[in-house]
Amino acid sequence: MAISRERVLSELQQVAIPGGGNLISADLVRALVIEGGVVRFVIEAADADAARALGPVEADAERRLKSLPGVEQVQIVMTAPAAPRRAGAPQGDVVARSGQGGEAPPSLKIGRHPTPQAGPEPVSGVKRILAIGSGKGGVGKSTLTSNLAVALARAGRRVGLLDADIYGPSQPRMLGLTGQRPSSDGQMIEPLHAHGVTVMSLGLMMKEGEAVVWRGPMLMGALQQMLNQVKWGELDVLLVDLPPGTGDVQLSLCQKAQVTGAVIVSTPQDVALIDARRAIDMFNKLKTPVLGLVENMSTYVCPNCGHEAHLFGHGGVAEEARELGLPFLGEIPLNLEVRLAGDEGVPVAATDGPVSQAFARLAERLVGGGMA
Ligand SMILES: Nc1ncnc2c1ncn2[C@@H]1O[C@H](COP(=O)(O)OP(=O)(O)OP(=O)(O)O)[C@@H](O)[C@H]1O
Repeated sequence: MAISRERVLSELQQVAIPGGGNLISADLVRALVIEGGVVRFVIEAADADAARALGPVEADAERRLKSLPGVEQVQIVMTAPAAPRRAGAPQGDVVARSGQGGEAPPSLKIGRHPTPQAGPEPVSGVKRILAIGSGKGGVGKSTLTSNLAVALARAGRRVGLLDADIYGPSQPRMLGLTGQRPSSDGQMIEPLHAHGVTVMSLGLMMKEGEAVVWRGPMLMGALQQMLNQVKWGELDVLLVDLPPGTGDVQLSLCQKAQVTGAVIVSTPQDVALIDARRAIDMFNKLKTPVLGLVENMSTYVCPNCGHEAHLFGHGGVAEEARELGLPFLGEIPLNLEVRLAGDEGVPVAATDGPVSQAFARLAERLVGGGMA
């Protein structure tokens, strides 16, 4: 017989946490889902240190739940918000700090409790959803997403890009959409279009410079709205630019949408690779197939003398992919043009040149493999 939610919650009440109390009394459990014999939930720690201290607690919770009759599998994901929580933020609500000037965002209220649904659902009109993730911040995941989207559009695919990097939505800037607002009739959002790509970003629903502090359920609701209340139209592929790391957005996306698979971006440094491994592990736990790895900031070619240097090492991601038995999808060089183009709002993939070709090859690889 399937285990009840009450039984799971009462067992979690027995799991003591450092400093006193238990997982439930300290309100650390989010997104508890029980499907047959599988129990899944998130432990939301206050910050990275707290998450580390909760390691043994996670193990204790897993051990206890696994010993209960009717429980076959326990999947726990530990998350710590990338942005600090603001003191006094109301529970379960979105807190937006005002930016400077700018037009008011569209009327649709973004960020609300999710509506219940049985499991991951397709997004109407969208054939494939690719999650673009990274273990570590700053490895160029957003840059890769915008350029890949443009390269896929240039290859004739119908492409959408959802910027779900709520802690630092950068797609509006990278795609030259800063200051533009999607319109909404209060029910549905009309997305924007740039370089042949249909674009929606939480950044476009907020004033520039606003910072948001979200909690798990609100985040899930906002993501659900972005997937289902945006007029995406008919798309061959929707790329989702995730925040770095392993947190609520990743979990919400995989629980709410039928994600075709995840592409993991890493630089070749060991430290980035260790984090990339964590991200892969999380997608495995969430049963989202990892389609492959991409190495960003690979080779540096000096624009003056043509000398090749490997500032962050080279080939580490391909090697890692081999070790993990995952496809290596390609490498993107470290090139000043990539950054300048991103800052100017015209992704380098929209131009012609060797770096643009690197993105075109990556796009070709995905299309050829039936992934886009
Ligand atoms: N291949 C590249 N060559 C040169 N600069 C790059 C390259 N890839 C990314 N960058 C630059 O590195 C910086 C970080 O990139 P980006 O914002 O895409 O990273 P991210 O992984 O999405 O970061 P975040 O953790 O903030 O989401 C940006 O200034 C970007 O222009």
